[in-house]
Amino acid sequence: MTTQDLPSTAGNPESSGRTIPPASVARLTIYLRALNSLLAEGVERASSEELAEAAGVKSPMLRKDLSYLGSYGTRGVGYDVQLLTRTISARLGLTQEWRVAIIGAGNLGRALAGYSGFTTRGFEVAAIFDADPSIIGTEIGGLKIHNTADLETVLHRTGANMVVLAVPGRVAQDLCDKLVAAGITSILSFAPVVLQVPPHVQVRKVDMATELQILAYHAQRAQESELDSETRARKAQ
Ligand SMILES: NC(=O)c1ccc[n+]([C@@H]2O[C@H](COP(=O)([O-])OP(=O)(O)OC[C@H]3O[C@@H](n4cnc5c(N)ncnc54)[C@H](O)[C@@H]3O)[C@@H](O)[C@H]2O)c1
Repeated sequence: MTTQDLPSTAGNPESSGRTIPPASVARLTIYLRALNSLLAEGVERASSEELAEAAGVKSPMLRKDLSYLGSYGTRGVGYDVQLLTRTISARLGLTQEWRVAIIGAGNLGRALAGYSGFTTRGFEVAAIFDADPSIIGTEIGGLKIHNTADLETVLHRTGANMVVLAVPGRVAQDLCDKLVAAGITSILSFAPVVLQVPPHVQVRKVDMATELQILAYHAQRAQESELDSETRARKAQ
């Protein structure tokens, strides 16, 4: 193997406590997915090049990202796939139990409640809420839909410590305030609004429309440069 892995800082408590930049945290989740695939294939060791390729990044970037964890690779030998999987999982907080409450049992909330990928990655859907009397008390995937009027009580009873907001934008801030008051500090919001929260609360916003707009920009740039090169080719004839 031609791997050039990390400088040896293994077990260094300082490096394990370093704050990891958000972009690197996002990539660690991708490495974890790649590592899980390697584990499933029975691969025990992987070079940084192999791992970078599986994750779709360049190997210097992968090595830099992994350096925030300390060192788990050995020059010429590569990474112990199992150890690196455990280390990334631990650093991402995935070795503790996360219990997710979904608020909004509409199209999106129902789809998320039935998504098996949550459980396999350590996130258990613990409760579902809605405000519509016609669906409160009915079940999705074995979970009863609770009334948001009982939000705080049910959150505490079910031990939910993370919330997915799948409600219309107009009610999202009010619900968010109630969640903060109930002690929730991690919120994933699909609502198309900017949520105001105190500094100790983390909000991640998922916005597919924005992602599509970014894709549209890149697609348009690609079309423009194709047109440019066609024009240049015609002029050169
Ligand atoms: N970010 C994305 O990529 C993305 C994609 C799809 C939808 N969305 C957004 O997600 C949200 C849900 O979309 P949907 O298609 O599931 O809508 P939907 O209308 O099917 O479902 C919304 C649900 O929220 C419930 N609700 C309304 N007020 C409530 C309150 N105060 N407390 C609890 N529940 C309440 C409604 O009764 C309904 O069941 C919307 O804000 C939508 O814009 C985002």
